[in-house]
Amino acid sequence: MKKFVHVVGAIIENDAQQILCAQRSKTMTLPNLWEFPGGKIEKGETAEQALTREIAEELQCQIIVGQKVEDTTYEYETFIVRLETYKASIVQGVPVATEHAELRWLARHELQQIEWAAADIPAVRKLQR
Ligand SMILES: Nc1nc2c([nH]c(=O)n2[C@H]2C[C@H](O)[C@@H](COP(=O)(O)OP(=O)(O)OP(=O)(O)O)O2)c(=O)[nH]1
Repeated sequence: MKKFVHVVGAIIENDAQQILCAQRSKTMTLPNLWEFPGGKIEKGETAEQALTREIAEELQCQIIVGQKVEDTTYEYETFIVRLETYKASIVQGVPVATEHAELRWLARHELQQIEWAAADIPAVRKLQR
């Protein structure tokens, strides 16, 4: 049976209405694909707690979590992911790529310029409507 992971991703928008996109490194699963920063929900955590923790670890900044945007389950070749995405705003710090290959701020109409992880496509489409 395929491994199942429950993941939260942050859709962080800045004052210029750009969204923070994060490129997975070449050594991670789904290498070089772009995603919303975040990660797996650990036992006993709410989605909001997991997202706040992951962003502090990965980007070294503090966020407040807002509205849910999308909830998608996608079956990759080797695992199944349930990705919940939430709007979020940075309340302290400037994002630093401690794990990602690159961070990029893109306007909504520019989001299709990069190659997203498949599970992210419904959320990306919603942002472009
Ligand atoms: N953080 C994040 N992960 C995503 C997104 N879309 C998507 O398919 N994923 C996948 C990639 C990972 O396999 C998993 C998230 O786990 P993680 O953030 O702990 O990633 P990881 O590389 O440290 O873990 P792993 O896959 O090596 O076990 O969900 C997304 O938008 N954000």
